[in-house]
Amino acid sequence: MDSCENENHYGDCNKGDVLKQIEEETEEKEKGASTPSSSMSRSSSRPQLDLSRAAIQGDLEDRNPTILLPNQSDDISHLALDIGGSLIKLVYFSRHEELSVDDKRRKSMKKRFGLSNGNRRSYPILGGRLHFVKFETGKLNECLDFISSKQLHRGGIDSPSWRSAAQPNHNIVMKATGGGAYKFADVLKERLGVSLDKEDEMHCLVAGANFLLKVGVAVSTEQAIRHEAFTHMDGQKEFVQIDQNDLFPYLLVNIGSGVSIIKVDGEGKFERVSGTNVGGGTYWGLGRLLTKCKSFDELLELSQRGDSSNVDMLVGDIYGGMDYSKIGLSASTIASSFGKTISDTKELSDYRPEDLSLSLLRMISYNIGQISYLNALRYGLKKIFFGGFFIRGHAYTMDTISFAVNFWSKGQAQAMFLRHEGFLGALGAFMSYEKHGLDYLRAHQLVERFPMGAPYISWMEKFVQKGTQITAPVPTAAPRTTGLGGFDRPLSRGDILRSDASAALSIGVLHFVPTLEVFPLLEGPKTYEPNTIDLTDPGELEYWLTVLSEHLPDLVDKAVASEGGTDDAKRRGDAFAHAFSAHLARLMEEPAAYGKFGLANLLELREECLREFQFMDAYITIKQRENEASLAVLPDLLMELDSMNEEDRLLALIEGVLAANIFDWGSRACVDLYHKGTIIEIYRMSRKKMQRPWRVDDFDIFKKRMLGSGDEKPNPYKRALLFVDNSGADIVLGMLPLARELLRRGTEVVLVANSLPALNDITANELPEIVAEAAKHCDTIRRAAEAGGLLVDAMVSIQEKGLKNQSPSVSLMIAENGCGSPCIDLRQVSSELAADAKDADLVILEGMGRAIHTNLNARFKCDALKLAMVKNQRLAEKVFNGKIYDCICRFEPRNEPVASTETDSWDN
Ligand SMILES: Nc1ncnc2c1ncn2[C@@H]1O[C@H](COP(=O)(O)OP(=O)(O)O)[C@@H](O)[C@H]1O
Ligand SMILES: CC(C)(COP(=O)(O)O)[C@@H](O)C(=O)NCCC(=O)O
Ligand SMILES: [Mn+2]
Repeated sequence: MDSCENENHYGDCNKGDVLKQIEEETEEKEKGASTPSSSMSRSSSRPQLDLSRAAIQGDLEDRNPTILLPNQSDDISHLALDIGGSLIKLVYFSRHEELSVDDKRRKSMKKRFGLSNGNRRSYPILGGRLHFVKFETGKLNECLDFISSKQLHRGGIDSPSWRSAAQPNHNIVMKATGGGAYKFADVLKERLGVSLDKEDEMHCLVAGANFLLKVGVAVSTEQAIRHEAFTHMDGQKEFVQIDQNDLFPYLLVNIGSGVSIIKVDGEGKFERVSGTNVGGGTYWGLGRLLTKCKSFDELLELSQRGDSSNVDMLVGDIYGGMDYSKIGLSASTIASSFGKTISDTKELSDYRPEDLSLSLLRMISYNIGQISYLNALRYGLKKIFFGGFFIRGHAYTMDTISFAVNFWSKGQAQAMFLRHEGFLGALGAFMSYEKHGLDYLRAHQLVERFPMGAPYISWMEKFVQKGTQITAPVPTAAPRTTGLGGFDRPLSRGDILRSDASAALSIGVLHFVPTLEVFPLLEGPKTYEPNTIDLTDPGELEYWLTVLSEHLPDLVDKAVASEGGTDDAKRRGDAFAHAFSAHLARLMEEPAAYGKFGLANLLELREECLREFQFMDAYITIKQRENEASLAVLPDLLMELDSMNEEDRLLALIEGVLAANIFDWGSRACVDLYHKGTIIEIYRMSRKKMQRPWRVDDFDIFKKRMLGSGDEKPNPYKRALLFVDNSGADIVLGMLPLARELLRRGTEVVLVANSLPALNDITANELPEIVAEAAKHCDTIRRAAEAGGLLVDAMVSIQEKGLKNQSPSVSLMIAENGCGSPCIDLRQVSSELAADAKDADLVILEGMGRAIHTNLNARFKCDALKLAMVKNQRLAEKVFNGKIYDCICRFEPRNEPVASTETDSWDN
């Protein structure tokens, strides 16, 4: 990895690199201004550093040279604060300073193979990430250390801020809300040199809630980002779909130190209609005095082992054990919170801290629930959203509030909670930066990721951990429900309080990727569901979590080996294993922990987790080895294919794709196979076993569309998008020969590959080398690659040789798909792919991840061919009523019903 891409690039890069990068940034920026396709991400209203006339100042040998940006105004900040009575909440934006994948591809190609991606468009990724971090207000200094260590007040060292620490901080203005924005303004000025631009707290709360609810809405109806709002009753969390046209009015109840109750009628339209001074501060403060607890979490944890009937006076205590049924109160209803403590024979020390904590929690939660209900009633509102850190994702608290709302409203009003509960104000303050550019972003350009806070990466990450209080996020106990928060039901105690660590994990980092688009050929993106398997089925979830967990040791081996097996790599490997296991355990314990989560998300989470621990390409060695071995036999395969008639050849090609899809290092069964022979032996074996009819076998329909029947010769496809899968035989002996056939028939071909590595999948920047190698043995591929601008050197030599008169070839091109996962969510693809899709009339999806786990049910506006080998027994059974190594060839002509001919019995 280029050291400039490290967070700590001030220390790691020499100034030559820094300047070069600045030049590139500036160059990109200038280019961007004239490229219409990137106008979105280059919107002039987005905050951008003005790098023009950037110059290194001072000694050129200096490790951390000061860089002057004469044209940069001083008011860029990507941090907003909400300083409350108890907690400081930070929302900050970090820009990716890394080059776009496309740039990397161009560079690595130029460098390694003397190739160029020709005149392909460049889509610089100008996105970034939105981080959510909190500190205790009493530890303001820690928060200030964090801010200055990450240079957040100056735009952040993650983002391309090149101002040196030596530069004075005058004129830096930062958005802040909450009482602390007033109280601590001087401290911030003194310590960080920043002035606070104070934003109204209620306004911020509402802006934050509206933003989240709108993103959440877009998500549930059309996009893939996890849901925001959910209900919590009887221990069950359920994400709610909110109709964007039916969001307002709603009641927002923010339970911080105190409680604000706001009626929200629209964007910026709201009224604080009520509040109560009995809130989170009351619970924490009184609780601390009563129990001697040292932390909020400790207090909450105590409550779980409490029995409040030792403290509370129940209806039964007053009525001699009887219900007061006439007014609907059972004997176990709390008549008076803390009512039993009036006893003059008992001292505080005679009560169990557990009981006191629970009694206090119930008292406050019920009270807030009730006041909220009354306000909802007063204004005729049905929806009540609860925010604020008092809730702290705690199941029992939410159940109790929900019970109260439900009880008093007789089921008419609904209590809903927000995943970003305590960050509403800070988010709202962040939104109030006039030029944050987020208003241009659409929901499909947001991707939420759940990093663990990789502990070994840099000293800065440790600060992140401090901020989110992540220690060892490994859940300890098996799932249990929280019991009922009812007025009149006995408590079932003992639910697990998740460590703040794992609770913090519920809020991921929001990645803003302006280059993501909805795949234009997708039919009905609003109803599109990428995942085939429903992981909300507990059996499925458990199965797939177990599969991933069992695969882990092997993956760690590969990952460590890919980094040379050094001590550092081993350490990171261990850390990765811990982190990923913790993710799995967390999901096992609470399936909805990360919002709506499908198998595709799970597989992507694994790749993201690897990247978080700096394993950029765990299967690199395997991929290279398999590419070489396959390229060596490619000429023979092409010769064999060329000796066939066109019908046999088409069948052999499809068979070849299916057979070669066996090279999948993500499948346990396949990995076991690889120990039994060489790549070529396994490939031969796999081909030999190919017997039609396949499990899903639409080959004849596809053949008819390709070759016609009788005298009828169909028009060739204009452009085919081939979503390719694995490296090695899969791409070289499977998909490339198929691409060649299409090219021969006059169809333009775009090979669509991953932007980032995932398992042994081929990536877009690895493809040019493979195409170039194949071109050496095949004229069709060579000429098409030249036409597609993939082989610049070759083009020069042709011109030199005077071969210009040859008939023009259709193009072979490469596009990155915008993702780094073995699956693909077609709502979020690269703009490069979206642009290439415009003229395409055939989509070929290959592999289990892209054609089965995801997109098996996807419908397209053009013809689609889905090809895969099913390399998992359970999946084969469940989805296809078949068995492992069955093959799927599903052809779906555009706008026609699915025409699959599934065979009844495989064995005959
Ligand atoms: N780690 C924590 N430390 C202190 N209070 C916490 C913590 N986690 C949750 N809380 C609860 O959250 C409340 C603060 O919520 P918050 O929304 O941040 O409000 P404020 O803006 O008033 O600080 C506290 O009063 C307490 O009840
Ligand atoms: C991750 C995969 C989807 C990749 O398959 P591919 O797309 O390469 O065909 C697949 O390997 C998989 O589902 N593996 C887990 C199942 C198993 O080990 O049986
Ligand atoms: Mn794959």
